[in-house]
Order: sequence, then structure tokens, then C-alpha cells
Amino acid sequence: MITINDAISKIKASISPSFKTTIKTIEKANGYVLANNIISPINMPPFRQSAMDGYALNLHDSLTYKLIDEVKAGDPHQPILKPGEAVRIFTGAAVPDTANAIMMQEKVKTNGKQITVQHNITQNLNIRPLGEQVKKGDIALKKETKLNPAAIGYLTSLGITEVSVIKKPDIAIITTGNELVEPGTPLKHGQIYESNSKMLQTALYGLKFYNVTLHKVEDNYEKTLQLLNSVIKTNDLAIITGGISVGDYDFVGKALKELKVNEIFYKVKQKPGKPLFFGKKNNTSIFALPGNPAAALSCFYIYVYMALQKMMNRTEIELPRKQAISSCNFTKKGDRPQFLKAIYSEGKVEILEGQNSSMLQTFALSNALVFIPEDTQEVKINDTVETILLPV
Ligand SMILES: Nc1nc2c(c(=O)[nH]1)N[C@H]1C(S)=C(S)[C@@H](COP(=O)(O)OP(=O)(O)OC[C@H]3O[C@@H](n4cnc5c(N)ncnc54)[C@H](O)[C@@H]3O)O[C@H]1N2
Ligand code: MOO
Repeated sequence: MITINDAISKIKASISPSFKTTIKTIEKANGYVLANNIISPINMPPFRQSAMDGYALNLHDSLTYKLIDEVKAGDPHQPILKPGEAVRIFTGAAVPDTANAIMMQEKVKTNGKQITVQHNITQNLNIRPLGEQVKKGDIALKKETKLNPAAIGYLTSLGITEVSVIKKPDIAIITTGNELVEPGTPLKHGQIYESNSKMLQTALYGLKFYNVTLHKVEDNYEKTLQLLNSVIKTNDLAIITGGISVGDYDFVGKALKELKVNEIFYKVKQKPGKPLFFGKKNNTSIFALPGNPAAALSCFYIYVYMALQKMMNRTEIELPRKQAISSCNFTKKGDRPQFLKAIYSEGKVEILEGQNSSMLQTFALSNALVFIPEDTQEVKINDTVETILLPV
């Protein structure tokens, strides 16, 4: 049995960022990481652009100008201004080459075809220069930038419609157990509804991993072997739940051994999630999470989350941790370090009742896990505790 820190270090050391790339249309690229530098195909702005509604001027020594024309946003024409001439102009419109400043209309008095500006102005005032944001041929966004809505807007403003990004992993969720049935079927004695697959799929979707397939297998060694063999070959990540403990019908460990999955660790000194397995075969990472639903989800957030971030080459790979003030007392049973379902708000955290790893009701109310280290037995009101914020 290894420590939590060892387990975390081993996962970090065994997963390298994925270099598989894929092309995404820009509207589907949010959350992806760029596989290459994006070179701007145009200047942005593509022309000298007015930043104000007002008057474009060809500056001269007097404050009075002769109004000769008008340019609206989108107009293609370029009036030619002599010194002392002005054109009416609007925000976003192309500034004529012969104009060298814009005066906002609030600071201009008009009198028919004559206008008077309130004071002298400097060259290029209120003109957004050609290529001010990015120049044609320059790097618009660097390789490894994670795309967000602003990036999608920015790249679209450059006329870009698709991008090459790091492919997100293909993920298989495999649930195991004879007792598991789909909701919709009445339960026979001894059966329960299978819930881990939907729970983990939802957690993955919440993290924007959508290439997820669901598989289930009964407690049968041959079938487990066959299924695991095929999903490991065709996915970047396999998340198995159940069948990893020591019971006579827990076949996952035996099957992984038979398939020559390289065991990186099995069993972590922690509660919940003691029988956690992590291994690799070729480039596929394999987690076998305990079947108990709350244990499976805790392990997902503490370990699988990190593996996913590492695959995506992200810098922040663990969930954020905060020191928080406990609003309740808690006594730990046993010496395993514990992750406790909790509600965090504004620096305070409440450890909830109902921490059993088979129970999800408490988890459903939680937005955090409080970490109690091995050497702490007791938490008292107002003690500071380490709190992991969940992405919920
Ligand atoms: N003799 C020992 N027994 C157990 C130990 C041990 O150290 N010695 N460890 C216990 C701990 S801790 C855990 S956690 C569980 C893990 O067992 P498995 O990973 O083999 O999981 P299962 O036995 O298959 O299932 C456990 C529990 O979870 C329910 N389950 C399983 N899959 C699902 C699912 N997809 N949806 C909903 N519920 C699921 C299953 O029915 C069981 O109740 O082992 C302890 N035993
Ligand atoms: O590790 Mo088990 O998760 O305590 O129920």
C-alpha cells in the first residue's frame, strides 16, 4: 500500500502530454489546446479604424475645418482630404489615408459645411492603427494556448474557421458487477441500479471530455479479460469501477495482469478508495476505481482528474486547495488519511454527516473534499483544514 503523495507522484511521472492532434471547427474548439502557433492571415484591424463617432481631420493650424464628405462603418470609399478639411466619420469606419486624427463629435461645433474643434489635437488621436492588435504574418496565438470564448472570438475576427488542437483522450468507462441493472428495470432482490457510469461520464463531460464510451461486464473472468483487452487497445484512458478488491469474483486485477498492464500502483493508504489501481499499457492509462460510488468519485477527482490535465499538457493539474476554517468537529476512525465530503463557502468548510463510501447522498450536497492527514485524529470547530475545491 502506498501513500497518497506517492500515488500522485507516480501518476505525474507516468503520463506525458498527448501529441495527437485533430482539426476542430472554431465553434467547437473551446477548451482545447492549440497544437501549433496560429499565424494571423490579416492585419487586425485590417484598415486604420475610427475609435469614435466624430470627424476625421487633415490637421492644420486653425481649429476650423471644411466638411467635405462622410464615411460610415463598412463604407469602402476613401475621400481625399487636403489640410484643413474634415469628413464626418463613425466608430469602426475606415479612416481615409489623408486624415490624421479624429475628433469626437461632443468636442465639435458644426455650422453647415464648417466645423470647429474645441482644442488642438495630436496626430492619430482616436485612430486605431492598421494591425494594432496583430499584424499579418505575426503569431496571433501561441501553440499550447488553451482556447476560451475570447480566443474563439479573436480567431474568428481574423477570419479563421478551424484550428489544429491537441486531441482530447478517448476514454472508456467500464463498470463491473452481476448485481448491476439499468434504471427502467424493476430491481430483483440483490440487484442495484448501475450508477457509476453516468456519474463518471457526467464528471468527464463537466470537464469538457466528450469522447467517452460506456461498457459493462458481469463478474466473469473471460468476459472481463475480453472487454478490457479491447478497450485498452482502442482508448487513451480506461476507467474501470468495481471488481478490484480481493473477493473471489473481483476479476479486474487478474485480467489486467493477464493483459500485461504495467502496474504502477495498487492500493493507496486512504479512505475512501483504498483498492485504487493505476497502470499503463503502451500509451493507455488504466485506472481501476473501487466500485463503491463515493469512493469511485473521490478517486476520480483526486487522481483521474490530474491524469487528464497532464494528458492535456495543462499547467494546473491538481484541483485547487484552500486552507479553510472548520465549522464542525470531526473524529477520524482508523489511521488512513481521509477525504471527507464537505461544503465550502467563503473560507469556511462544513464536514458533512454520512461519509460512507457506498453513499452518494452526502456527495450530492458537497462542493469540496476536506483532507485529513494520517497524523490528525480530531478536527475541532475553528481548526484550519486543507480543503480541495471540486469542479462542480
Ligand atoms: N476483505 C476485504 N474486503 C473489502 C476490502 C478489503 O480491503 N478487504 N476493501 C473494501 C473497500 S475499502 C472497497 S472500496 C471495496 C471495493 O471493492 P471493489 O472495487 O471490488 O468493488 P465491488 O466489490 O465490485 O463493489 C463495491 C460496492 O460498490 C457497488 N458498485 C459497484 N459498481 C457499481 C456501479 N457501477 N454502480 C453502483 N454501485 C456499484 C457494489 O454493488 C458494491 O456494493 O471493497 C471492500 N471490500
Ligand atoms: O476504500 Mo473503500 O473506498 O473505503 O470503501
